[in-house]
Amino acid sequence: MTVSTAPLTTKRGMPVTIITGFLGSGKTTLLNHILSNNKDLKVAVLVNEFGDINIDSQLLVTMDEDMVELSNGCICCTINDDLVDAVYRVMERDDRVDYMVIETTGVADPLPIILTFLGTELRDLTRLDSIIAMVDAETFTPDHFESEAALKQITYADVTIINKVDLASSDQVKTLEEYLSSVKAGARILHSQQGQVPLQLVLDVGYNNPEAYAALVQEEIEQTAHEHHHGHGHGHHGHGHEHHGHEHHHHGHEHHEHHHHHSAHLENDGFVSIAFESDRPFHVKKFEHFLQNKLSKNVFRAKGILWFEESDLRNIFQLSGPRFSIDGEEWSTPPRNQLVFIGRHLNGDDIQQQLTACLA
Ligand SMILES: Nc1nc2c(ncn2[C@@H]2O[C@H](COP(=O)(O)OP(=O)(O)OP(=O)(O)O)[C@@H](O)[C@H]2O)c(=O)[nH]1
Repeated sequence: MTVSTAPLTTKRGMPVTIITGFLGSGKTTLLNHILSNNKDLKVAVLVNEFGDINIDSQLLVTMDEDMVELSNGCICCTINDDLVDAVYRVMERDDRVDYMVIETTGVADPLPIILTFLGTELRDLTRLDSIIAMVDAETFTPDHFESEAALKQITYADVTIINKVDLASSDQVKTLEEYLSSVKAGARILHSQQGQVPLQLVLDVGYNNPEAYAALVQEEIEQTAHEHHHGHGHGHHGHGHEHHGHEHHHHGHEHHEHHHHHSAHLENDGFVSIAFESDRPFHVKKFEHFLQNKLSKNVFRAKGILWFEESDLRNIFQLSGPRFSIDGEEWSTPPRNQLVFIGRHLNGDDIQQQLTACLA
């Protein structure tokens, strides 16, 4: 591929950090910590989210919206195309960018993402610095939520951060640490609360060892060559991808034609994401009642921006495992409701109906 634009040339070899970790483990929190403390480093972030609405990008502290790129692929499979495009968009910018941080979805297998960096044209443009896995000290157990993705995340991590240490006993943390070391010999483990780790321990550390993926990368290169040969390759200018329409249900088992390296059965590990949006406010009492009495126990994770008839505030809603919080701040956009619910065996119609019934 010929690359002629100046920014691409100057950004060649851009360091990239990938943040993985299960649903609600604290990836966005860590990203916000990075963005608040990056000092002179100009960091571009790339957010890949599981669901039809981008909540995460709206919860980032960065004032510089230009620095946020989104890729909404169906995680492990189609992410490859979207990811390459999004990286190109960052590289082609006129602004200075020193570093790229990618937040993956909580149900993503990091391997296809890693291989996209090591085994496609991105290999010549970027330098994969490290893969960070966030682990929730309170909820993570060795059955890793019966999620293969959760196991892969800790297996491929160059650095594992045991986050939310405030919610776990020191014994629990110790047991978790032993477990992590048993999965991955020589694992580098950090502890944190609210993702607060010294940035020099996680950025530009050079931990990723491409040699470890050599055989897989070779396969990826052969696959990519094969795709190019058959005309499915992607250049980086103005080619449209088919994005999913704005469906409310995002079924976890949708199957895509893909050649990339990942275990097909993994998909989303059975997790589905249900989105809800409305230009009408909720009735606060009705919403509370819904949360306490109606919400399916199968919802593992929920997040969103809430608009209550009774409040002038933009309420940030977070539910992760057993706990939830609602925190008010000022609106900077016209108010509206945006929510996602993630779990296994969720009935989207039920959730939609229950939420519609909460509208004022
Ligand atoms: N008590 C406590 N809560 C935390 C800590 N770190 C993050 N949280 C909370 O955990 C919830 C989930 O954090 P996020 O950073 O959104 O998690 P995530 O990994 O990006 O979640 P997904 O969007 O599901 O991928 C939020 O309510 C955070 O405020 C911590 O150290 N202690």
